[in-house]
Amino acid sequence: MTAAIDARGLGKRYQGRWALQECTMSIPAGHVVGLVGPNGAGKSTLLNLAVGLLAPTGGTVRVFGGPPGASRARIGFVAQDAPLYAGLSVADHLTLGARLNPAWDPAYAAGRVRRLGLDLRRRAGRLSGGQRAQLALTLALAKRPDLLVLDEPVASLDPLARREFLDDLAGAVAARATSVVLSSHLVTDLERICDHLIVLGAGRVQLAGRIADLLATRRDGTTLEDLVLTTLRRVRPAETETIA
Ligand SMILES: Nc1ncnc2c1ncn2[C@@H]1O[C@H](COP(=O)(O)OP(=O)(O)OP(=O)(O)O)[C@@H](O)[C@H]1O
Repeated sequence: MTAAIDARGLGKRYQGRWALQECTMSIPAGHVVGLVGPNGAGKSTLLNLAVGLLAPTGGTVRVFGGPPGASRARIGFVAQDAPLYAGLSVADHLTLGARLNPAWDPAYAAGRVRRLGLDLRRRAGRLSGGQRAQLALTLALAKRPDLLVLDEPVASLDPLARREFLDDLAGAVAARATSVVLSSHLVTDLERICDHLIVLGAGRVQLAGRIADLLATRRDGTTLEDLVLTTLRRVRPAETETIA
């Protein structure tokens, strides 16, 4: 089966400094992949490369077998800062979503906004951080993409909203076999929804694979959090310093 994202020796350098190096990994279609790593590990860089918003300095990345730009209509991306048009209302964003996305699901978008209690007339610039994130996530989900790429989607959500969002995501995966890559520092959230894990540290892939397989190689009782922490502690101090 064609991978949702396939990276070979992928790297990105900013002003002479590598943010991501030698990243080789394959994200199988129809799975939910958690991306974890300390601040500055290269998670956003990897996600932006995967959706074609950044050009690699080295290596290649392919999405559903082609260049990321060719799959733009099939990708729902929510960047870390949940970018919206500050001067446009919630309703305007839904209208725009419907115009721009061929597979847009208007009933889902309207229903989710209603469920969240977002005022359709309110401008995005007047929403709280969590509400903005919810609107951006609604737009990405209503696009009915084949691949969802979410950069720290739950960071600004309250605990109940976080749980409901993860349930929505699980629903989308179950209903349409959507592939999902989401970065988060909240490993317990990832544990609820992800079946694959990628740990980035110091700009390199430190661990990647199916969570069940990764845990099977550890002693009984090892949690995903144990696995992540053990992996990150092994990242050489010299490399950790370069990301400080
Ligand atoms: N536009 C940029 N110009 C220069 N350096 C950058 C740029 N964007 C990111 N970097 C650097 O690249 C490295 C990786 O950054 P990135 O944002 O990918 O990390 P991250 O894992 O997403 O971090 P966080 O968890 O804090 O969001 C960091 O050292 C960062 O300072």
